[in-house]
Amino acid sequence: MNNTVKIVEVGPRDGLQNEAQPIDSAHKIALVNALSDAGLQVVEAGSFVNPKWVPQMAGSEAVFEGIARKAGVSYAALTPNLKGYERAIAVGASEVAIFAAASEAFSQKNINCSISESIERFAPIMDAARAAEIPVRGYVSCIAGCPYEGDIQPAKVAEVAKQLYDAGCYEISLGDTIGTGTPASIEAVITACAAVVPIEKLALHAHDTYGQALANIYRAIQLGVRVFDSSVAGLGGCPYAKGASGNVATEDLVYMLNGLGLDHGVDLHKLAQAGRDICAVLGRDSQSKVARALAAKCQ
Ligand SMILES: CC(C)(COP(=O)([O-])OP(=O)([O-])OC[C@H]1O[C@@H](n2cnc3c(N)ncnc32)[C@H](O)[C@@H]1OP(=O)([O-])[O-])[C@@H](O)C(=O)NCCC(=O)NCCSC(=O)C[C@@](C)(O)CC(=O)[O-]
Repeated sequence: MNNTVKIVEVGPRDGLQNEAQPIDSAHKIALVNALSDAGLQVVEAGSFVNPKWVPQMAGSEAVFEGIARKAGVSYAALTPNLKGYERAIAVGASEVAIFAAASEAFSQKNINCSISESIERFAPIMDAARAAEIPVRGYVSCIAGCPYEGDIQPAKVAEVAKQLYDAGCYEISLGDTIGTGTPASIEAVITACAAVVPIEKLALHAHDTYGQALANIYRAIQLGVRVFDSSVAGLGGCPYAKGASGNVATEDLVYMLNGLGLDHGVDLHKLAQAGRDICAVLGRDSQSKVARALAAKCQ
């Protein structure tokens, strides 16, 4: 059994993209730095989408230019098209992520095109990234339900996951965008995807809207998945999925992995401090139960 888990910290992107209030780049930079200091090896630091669609990510250039880069840490960026890719590479993104969906309606709302058009739109990114040796990660949204279409078949998720993998993505992150998945439905999705993409190339991106994220991750671990996306303090949501809450909190994920004896390289106390700091900036409570329990112990 592989005892090492890779955590992809998405708080500075997936977490902050949905905040109503403006957030200074300095606070975003401090967050990314605190997360890498806590031992996170992959930090999704921003997104190079149309700023009219997601204003909160408009300052991603300044974030990438301002961070103190740590050796061995990959600073990732979300890129919907070649323009976004070029913006990301110009400021030194270590890797990029393209994002498709298993739902036609969500694809239209999120990136203004059909699923098949999105795969075509990603081709120039894949070509440019291949030439520049930039790793590309692929997301599939709505793996366990869509806010517009409802149920999504695992076979549809697997079809899109395979298209992204065949296009050259080194890892496919399966996004339970609205958090409706349960261990049984997530198992069905992972089983379908693992039939067409090697399981070690699959990641789970679990939103915790229905309180199922840790249970779903635990089931995924049992099935052999070793890559999980999470967001410090459980920040976030998705601007195109009304009511979606944040990802599983990184603090809660780390605590569970500690209990399972799985290696991840993250210092829980430094991580919890990073979460407290960004929550103070945002003027909100942490969504992490572990962070709240640790804070209560210190009072
Ligand atoms: C994909 C587009 C760009 C298509 O948007 P569009 O309007 O169809 O694009 P377009 O190519 O027709 O261009 C329209 C204008 O946008 C500009 N433009 C075009 N591209 C860029 C760019 N990269 N950077 C800056 N500007 C850009 C372009 O230059 C032009 O400017 P104008 O001529 O009007 O002045 C748009 O729909 C978009 O930006 N969508 C992003 C939505 C988004 O960020 N959603 C949240 C992230 S996904 C997510 O959270 C889910 C995930 C990944 O976490 C997993 C999960 O939980 O499921």
